[in-house]
Amino acid sequence: MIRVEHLYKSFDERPVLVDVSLEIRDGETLAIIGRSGSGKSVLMKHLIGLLKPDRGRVLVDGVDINAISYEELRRIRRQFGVLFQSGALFDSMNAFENVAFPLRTFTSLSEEEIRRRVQECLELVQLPDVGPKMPDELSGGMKKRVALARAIALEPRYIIYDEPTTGLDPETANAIDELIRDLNHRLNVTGIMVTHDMHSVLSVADRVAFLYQGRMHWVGTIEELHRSDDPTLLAFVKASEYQIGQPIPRSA
Ligand SMILES: Nc1ncnc2c1ncn2[C@@H]1O[C@H](COP(=O)(O)OP(=O)(O)OP(=O)(O)O)[C@@H](O)[C@H]1O
Repeated sequence: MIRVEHLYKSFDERPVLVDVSLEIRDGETLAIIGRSGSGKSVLMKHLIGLLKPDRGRVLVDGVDINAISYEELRRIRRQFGVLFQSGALFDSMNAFENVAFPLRTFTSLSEEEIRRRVQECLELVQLPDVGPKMPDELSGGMKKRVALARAIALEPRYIIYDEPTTGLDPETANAIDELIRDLNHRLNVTGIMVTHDMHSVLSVADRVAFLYQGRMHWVGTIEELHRSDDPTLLAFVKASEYQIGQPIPRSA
């Protein structure tokens, strides 16, 4: 479980996160939503210790990640798989080597064990045959899948999805949502998704955390979101071309 307690963060004296508290429960998929610049990425970076809070704490399984040594932080970070927004595959490595990279960096697995694990991960993302392909031979959706295979290679307990559907066509975005949902259940991981995409949120998340102007404005389940009459939340959701109770098809 991850607990964020009264987090404050400013850049150049400009407050970006103000008294943010949040609980991310084991096994759930939580979507962090909010307008551009509302602090979603800054909050996400605090979860893995890439940013330090000015005040407040981030507890991962009860451990305050800002009160431990770098070695201990590295051990905790190993429990996180991150799917970065850009996909961020290494262009000079084929798909197999991309997925093998964290295994080579963080484990002492033999070549045969690495081969088996990479194949397993590529099968989990439904791309069993792309190992030899270079990133520039893959479509946007396939790159996301390979990046996802790399994110799960070390069998993380937590997976962070940073804008997983941004830049994808609607059909591919739906396929990625479906894959994320499937993986979260099959691997029994805790998912944290940072997104503006309400379609993704509704099809993947169990709960939603809405950041507004750096504050945690609303947290609740999808069902509670459907029933909410919070005007600020509704305005955000409406601007996302989704009407409560009436999902409209994704448009390009
Ligand atoms: N390292 C940094 N130094 C200075 N300002 C920063 C830094 N990182 C983020 N900010 C500022 O913090 C604010 C929140 O940024 P953040 O990236 O968290 O927004 P976001 O909600 O993720 O937006 P988007 O949906 O556009 O990605 C922005 O105004 C941004 O310019």
